[in-house]
Amino acid sequence: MSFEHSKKILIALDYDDQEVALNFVKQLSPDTCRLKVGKEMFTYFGPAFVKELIDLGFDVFLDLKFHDIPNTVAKAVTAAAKMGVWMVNVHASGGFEMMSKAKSALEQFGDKAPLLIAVTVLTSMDETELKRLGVDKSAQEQVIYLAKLAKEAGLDGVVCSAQEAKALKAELGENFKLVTPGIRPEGSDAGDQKRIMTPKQAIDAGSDYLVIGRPITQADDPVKVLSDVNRSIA
Ligand SMILES: O=C(O)c1cc(=O)[nH]c(=O)n1[C@@H]1O[C@H](COP(=O)(O)O)[C@@H](O)[C@H]1O
Repeated sequence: MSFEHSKKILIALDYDDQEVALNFVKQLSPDTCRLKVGKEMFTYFGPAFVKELIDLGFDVFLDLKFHDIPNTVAKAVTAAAKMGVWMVNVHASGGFEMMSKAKSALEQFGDKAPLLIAVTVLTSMDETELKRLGVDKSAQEQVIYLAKLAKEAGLDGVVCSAQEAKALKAELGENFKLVTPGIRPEGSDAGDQKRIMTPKQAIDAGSDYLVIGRPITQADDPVKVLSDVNRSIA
């Protein structure tokens, strides 16, 4: 299995117990995956937990989906960069000015700046939910619309569903990174995710990174599921 391929999996560490999370992480190698810390673990355990993962040698995606006034978000991504994370995200719906200010704030970190990624339409949303928010476009149209805005603002890529990956690569080019949650290996439970794909389908569609949480973390043998997923995309 190639090194590059195996680093495409970003495991969503959505645990409410730090010891359980660390026991799981200690069974993994930083050569086979990266780790994502989101709102639940960061709210419980904060920057100290993130630093512990970095000290264990893992690249960390800090998934706090910042959405606020431009000044506040620029300062928040600066704090993330100082923590040493590999990737951080904001909501594209926070607007062009918010995204471009956040990008500019990271310039001071040079090649140590984290990748800055914009969330487009959450993978838990479908068109019924978009209509409720007053959005009349299809999910794919809305994702492309927000992704173009993110690219214009200088961001490195977007979070989207793998279902939109092919159209986004065609529209925005190979270098614009696509981070896709809503990944469900064959036979696993969709849960609250609506726009889903299997790992292999997602890679074939053009996803650069696959975010996978519960199908791995809640499996009887998480390490085996991770290695099966890595094998399926190698
Ligand atoms: O930004 C994200 O990571 C994210 C965006 C999105 O549109 N959908 C989405 O599920 N996520 C995150 O990806 C992870 C998916 O976890 P599972 O559904 O358990 O695989 C969760 O931690 C979500 O917070």
